[in-house]
Amino acid sequence: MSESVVLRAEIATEQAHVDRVYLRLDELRSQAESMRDRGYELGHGARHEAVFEQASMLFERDVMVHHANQTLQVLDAEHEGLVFGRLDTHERETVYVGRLGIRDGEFDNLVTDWRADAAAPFYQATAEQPMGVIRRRVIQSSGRSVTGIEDDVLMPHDLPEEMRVVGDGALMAALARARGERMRDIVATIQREQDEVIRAPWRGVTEITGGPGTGKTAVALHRAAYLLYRYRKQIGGGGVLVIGPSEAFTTYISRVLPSMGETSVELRAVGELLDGYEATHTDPAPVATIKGAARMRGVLRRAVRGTPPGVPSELRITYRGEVLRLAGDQLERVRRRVHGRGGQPNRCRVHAAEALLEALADVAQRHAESGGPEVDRARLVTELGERIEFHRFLVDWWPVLRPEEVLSRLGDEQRLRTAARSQLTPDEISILAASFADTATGYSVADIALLDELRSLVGKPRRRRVAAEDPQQDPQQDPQQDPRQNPRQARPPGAARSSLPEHYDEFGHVIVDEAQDLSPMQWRMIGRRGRHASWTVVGDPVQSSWYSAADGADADAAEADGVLGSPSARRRFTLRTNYRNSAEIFSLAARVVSGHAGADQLPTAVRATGIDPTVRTVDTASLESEVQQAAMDVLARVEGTVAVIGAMNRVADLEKFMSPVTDERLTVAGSLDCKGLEYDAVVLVEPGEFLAESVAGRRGLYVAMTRATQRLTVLTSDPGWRPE
Ligand SMILES: Nc1ncnc2c1ncn2[C@@H]1O[C@H](COP(=O)(O)OP(=O)(O)OP(=O)(O)O)[C@@H](O)[C@H]1O
Repeated sequence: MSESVVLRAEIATEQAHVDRVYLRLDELRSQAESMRDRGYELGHGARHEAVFEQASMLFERDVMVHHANQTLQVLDAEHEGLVFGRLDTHERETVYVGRLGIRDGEFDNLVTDWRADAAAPFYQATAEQPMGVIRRRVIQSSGRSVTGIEDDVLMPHDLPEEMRVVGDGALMAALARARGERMRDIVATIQREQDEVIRAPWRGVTEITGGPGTGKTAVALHRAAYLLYRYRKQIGGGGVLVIGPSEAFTTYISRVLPSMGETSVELRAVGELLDGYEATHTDPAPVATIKGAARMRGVLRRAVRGTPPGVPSELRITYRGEVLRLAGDQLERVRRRVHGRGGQPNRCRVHAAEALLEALADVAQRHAESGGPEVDRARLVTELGERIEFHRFLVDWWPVLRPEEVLSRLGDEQRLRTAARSQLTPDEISILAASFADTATGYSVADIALLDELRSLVGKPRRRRVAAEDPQQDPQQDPQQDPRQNPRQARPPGAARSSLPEHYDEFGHVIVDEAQDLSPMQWRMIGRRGRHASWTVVGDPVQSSWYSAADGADADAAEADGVLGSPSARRRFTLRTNYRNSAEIFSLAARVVSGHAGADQLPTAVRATGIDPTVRTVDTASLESEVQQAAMDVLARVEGTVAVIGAMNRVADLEKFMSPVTDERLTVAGSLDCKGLEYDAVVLVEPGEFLAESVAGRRGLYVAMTRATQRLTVLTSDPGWRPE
């Protein structure tokens, strides 16, 4: 029989099984729909029953409807490639593997869920350790139609004569496929070393390192789906939070989990972790470095304790004919005393009131000692404490602190200097003050971590009390979430988002991607989201644009350790195969960081295409037309996506250059924006500017080059960047 006849016959066999599965899926869906309808009918019927029966019928309705809806949600998920694998075992058994577990009417397995133990050999069996699997088959589909088959034979000597083998490797076929706007799941081709990480126990901290394209992100997302399948109860109601470097990245990965039927995972960019505030840009490297440093913690703590601008500088109150007065310096002493007791200022207005009243009692006492009327301290405190004028003063003198106000006040260099003490150099103070004073550009990604730190430092006002005390305060509105008070805010609180747990600390499992780029202040923010969580932390120090972490600064590592606990207690995995880049592209990229990375930190690219990267020296004057030309050229050569990437301060130029090209597959990105993403072709503009961009510029260049799956074109006016 010819190869194509065998292939057609095998496809027909698999199609017959896939048809059975979809038929059963449709049956299960209509069963769930009629269960939901019966639930609603029960609810209607309950109206005519006595109260007790009514309650129990309504309860039964809720259970039925809830259960039916849950089932429907799973069955209705995107089921492209519902059945994607088949194992033929030594015991002559056939196991189909898919995105869902489905049984027929007799409770026999039609498909085994990929996360079940019975499916593990699909990922773990090798020729050395076949785990009883003779043939592993990957079934490719489009909608409900089987389109292709790729087989691996693991026990060739046991292959029965009638068992056919077709294809030359599902993995290579998957890797060579054109890339689209969104990442795809890899359930059908997860490799053994990846499977081990996906199925690692849920407790504690799991660290995944590995070079570009080793599947760290893919593995982390499949791990989320696996953990929710195996340990949903243990993970608890808080669920799973996935944190990525940018909104472009979270959008890029957003399809992976839903395509595995998992819709409950919260995906957030690191600049989107604080509801009510949204980052609109990234700071230049020197500014981001200062804002992210652990030293900022002390600076912010002192900023919160500083005297807010515009507070009254004197308290005068008449008590039994005597004028009691607290002057500015006395008031400041009282303020320091209240802060000295610790606690969040927005929760300590009561302490501030007590301390003020005690100070007034001291004044009255001194009057008495110099011939004034005798005082009963307790009575004075009670009586003054009930006076409306005292409360008005208190509200003005101890105002509710809003994170954004405290931060923008640091735009005043003098105030920042006071808060910084010796923790920032004069240069750093000028750089930071200028950045905080610039309210026109909105918040940067680094600002969000500072705002979150401030949020936890100032505390949430006690609502009812505040409403009574503070006439300006809208009792329905959390001041930290009030858009009217937050001129830089880009999105109304919570809009177009599922909500994070209210106290931000209830997630059961937190997955952090591109962790090598997190600053100490960002680690603190992230730590507050997973106080009781287990963790999966994904990163590659060689791709770090946060220079301190990769350069081994101990003070900075301490913040990550504070969140994750001792490094020795973490479960570590290293992935070593680069599935993204062609071997030719990775070979050039690896040379960029050679001497800056350990040999064991660079992965091996498995796919050779025979297409070397193009490196072209161009004139600065003709850069615009060269970039356009190069982009048009690769757009014509690849089926999928193309990115034109430059240093961050080159992006505006590149956007202008590319504005005449309207192809939807084209993106312009900066060195920091392309983290974690991938494109079929990359046009990399002026690599020398990456190197000049920051101390981590070389690593930024390595990241940009390793975004390309098939073609890389480098345009440079200065060949000095080129590695040996
Ligand atoms: N087992 C696999 N089967 C098919 N494709 C895979 C497999 N593993 C990884 N890939 C593909 O390789 C590409 C790179 O994966 P991913 O983005 O997860 O790598 P990464 O290690 O996070 O990369 P980086 O550190 O550069 O961001 C993706 O397109 C992914 O789908």
